[in-house]
Amino acid sequence: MGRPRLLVVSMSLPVTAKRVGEESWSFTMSPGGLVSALLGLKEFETKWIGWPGVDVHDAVGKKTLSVALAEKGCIPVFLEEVCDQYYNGYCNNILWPIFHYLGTPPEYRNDATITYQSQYDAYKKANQIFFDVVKEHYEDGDVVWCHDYHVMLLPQYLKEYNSKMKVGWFLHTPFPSSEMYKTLPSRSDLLRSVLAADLVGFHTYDFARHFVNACMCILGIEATSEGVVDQGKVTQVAVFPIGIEPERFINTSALSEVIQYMEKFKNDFGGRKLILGVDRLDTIKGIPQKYQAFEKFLEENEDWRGKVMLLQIAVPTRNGIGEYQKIKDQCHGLVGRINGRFGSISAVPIIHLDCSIDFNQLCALYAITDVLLVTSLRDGMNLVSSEFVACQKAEKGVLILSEFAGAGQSLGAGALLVNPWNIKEVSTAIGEALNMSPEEKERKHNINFQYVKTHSTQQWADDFMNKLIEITTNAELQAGNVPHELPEHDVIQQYSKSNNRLLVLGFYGALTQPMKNQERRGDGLNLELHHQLKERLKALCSDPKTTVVVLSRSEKSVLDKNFGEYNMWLAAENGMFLRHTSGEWVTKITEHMNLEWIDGVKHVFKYFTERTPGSYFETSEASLVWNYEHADAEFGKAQARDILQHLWAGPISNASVDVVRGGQSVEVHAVGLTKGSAMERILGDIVRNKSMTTPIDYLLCIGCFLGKDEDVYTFFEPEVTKKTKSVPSSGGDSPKKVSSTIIDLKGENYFSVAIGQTYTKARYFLDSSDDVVQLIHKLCTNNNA
Ligand SMILES: O=P(O)(O)OC[C@H]1O[C@H](O[C@H]2O[C@H](CO)[C@@H](O)[C@H](O)[C@H]2O)[C@H](O)[C@@H](O)[C@@H]1O
Ligand SMILES: O=c1ccn([C@@H]2O[C@H](COP(=O)(O)OP(=O)(O)O)[C@@H](O)[C@H]2O)c(=O)[nH]1
Repeated sequence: MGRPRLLVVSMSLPVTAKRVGEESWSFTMSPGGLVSALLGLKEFETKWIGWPGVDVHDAVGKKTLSVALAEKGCIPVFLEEVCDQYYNGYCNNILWPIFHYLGTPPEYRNDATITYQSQYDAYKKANQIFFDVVKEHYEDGDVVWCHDYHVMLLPQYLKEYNSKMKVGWFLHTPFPSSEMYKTLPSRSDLLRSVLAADLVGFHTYDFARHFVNACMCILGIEATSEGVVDQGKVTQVAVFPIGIEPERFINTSALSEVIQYMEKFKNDFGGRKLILGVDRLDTIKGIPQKYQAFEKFLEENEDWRGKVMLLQIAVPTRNGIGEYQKIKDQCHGLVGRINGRFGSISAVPIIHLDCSIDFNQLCALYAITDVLLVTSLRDGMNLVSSEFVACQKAEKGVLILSEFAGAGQSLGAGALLVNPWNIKEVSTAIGEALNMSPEEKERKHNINFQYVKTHSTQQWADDFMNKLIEITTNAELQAGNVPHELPEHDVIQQYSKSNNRLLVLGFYGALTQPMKNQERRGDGLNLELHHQLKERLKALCSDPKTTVVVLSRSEKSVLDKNFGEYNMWLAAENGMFLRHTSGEWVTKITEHMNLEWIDGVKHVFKYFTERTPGSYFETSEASLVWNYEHADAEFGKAQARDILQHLWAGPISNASVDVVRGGQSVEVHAVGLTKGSAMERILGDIVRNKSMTTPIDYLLCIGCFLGKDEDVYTFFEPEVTKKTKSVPSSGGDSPKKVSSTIIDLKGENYFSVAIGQTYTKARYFLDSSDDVVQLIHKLCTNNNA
């Protein structure tokens, strides 16, 4: 199968257009890492959809520009009157500062003419315009890859239009901690829209974790190992650290023109050591902090004065925003002061250039640089550091890298990591870098060079695209598996025909009073058997051909109370304890299962229960659950978030546990405590105890289970059971092979049923426990008829 066509959608096109005549246009490359990165996408047939960097109001202009861009594989999005409020306003003055931990700029608090709402409206409108363009160019099978915070509403618009579209969203900036993100007024809309995508990607695990946390805290939805589940829809969240196109830099820095530049620059700099900075002149790049650190270094290292210089390429960006004007003035002021203090007639210590530079010159500078100084206060990745590493020549330079850049995680091992806010620390790092031995420089460089060479943009794009295609293909397969209405007739007929039936029943939601009628007991869920079930269950369990197991998260006493009188198996705490109602409880907790974390977790749950009216927690021997379904929803969510933070920081930081964030609950349990894994543990006991001589030839599994527990449905899938099943022997941990004849399911005699869920691994669904009651009734009566 060929690769799908790729529609890349980003705010800016890789080229910025300039009108040079009624019908003619010139183009320059747009600045910034996103453009550099995506230019490396060579393996895909790609169309790039974005803003051409210029407002065009006339039809002739739009047409001629579209034609000129088409030759470059680009499709323009004309934003016209919304552009300023959208790009300068909402994107770069609200989202950008919040995503980079700068918070909302003060003008939103002080100036009544700047309104958040009008800028958000422009953001919505602009996303709608992007959507219209994608819609116009989309062909079946295309992958739509949305980039960055400018198009957070686009995934939802696309999926609402065509749910089959393969949609990915990647964020090039940091995603902040939920504490910062939640200050954003439109926080929920944006999250929900992004979750419409099939795959959401970030540069680092921190950003991905923050995003998942924000979804849990703000939307109150469940996180699983795969990603985030919202109303049954799974959005995968994954980490894809971006790279550069190393060959482009390596090859360019070997060009004779570049070598000439290198000689020229060295000559110009008069033998002084070169510290280089290459950044857009952005508030987040920490350029003033860089200057202050360099000033401190010169202050404290008299010997180095006149022997070292700092060249800062400050690429102009976002000139329409006040904060960017201010930072420019601030930098100019600092440079003036420092040059005044430490300059001489022949040389100044800092050269600050408000311009972008030609690519060959950039590579030449990277190649002769002694120290690259990156002091970003926050940065999604920072490609400049990788580019520097790729261009380094004979005398290896040293990378000083902010720990707040995503690159810190990838290149930290070969860099001097610094906190850019700590001027003294950066100044010391400058000294360390300048005095570093050639061997140490070489060692550090080799580590980073190896990384940069093997983690290319192409690799990054391949990884993202492969994952997206895998997810969407699986989703298509899964789509054929959406649960059907239970074929009651078949369920009953197969039941009558069979000789050795196993019924695995959940308790909560499946055998309890229907949830809508449930009365609050104050201290927890009303785990009370459905009133109409009692007689029917008795009849069901008394049939010698039928084995009934209630497999529940509930503790032993709850199952004893509700089911003690029936002839059945009880598997409490998700199979940690098992008993036939005629016998004693047997523990399935193995000796090596460490449960020392329980008390600490209980302590945290108790604390929050006392402070969250309406919440409660349940403790059992290998799991605890804190539930806030009867508490104030917003407050409950906030408390759940705090609980998680406390737990991770303390009682479970080193424990072998799974944490499950349910819709309105937080559950902590020993690793592997799912209903599917429980079946592994208990099936052998049940089979042996009953001395079954004929294989189980009918299986009905009904539950209202958490996502993680749905593995019990797949456990019994006939495809699986065709093979020999491994069932633990009664006494120990070592699996004993049990003949495949123990379970003989062919497909028509296996029914997995989810209650009230249409996104499930079960084959069928029923609406409520009332339906379960009816079904059990029919099974008994038809069987006896
Ligand atoms: O187009 P501008 O508004 O001038 O901004 C330029 C780009 O800046 C941001 O780049 C980010 O992407 C880089 C590559 O992933 C990453 O290394 C860097 O840390 C980020 O800041 C922004 O996210 C892009 O949308 C802009 O185009
Ligand atoms: O005059 C210049 C100097 C540099 N760059 C490029 O701008 C990008 C900056 O990317 P980075 O990830 O470091 O930060 P961003 O600007 O995207 O926040 C790098 O690829 C640089 O090569 C540029 O476009 N023009």
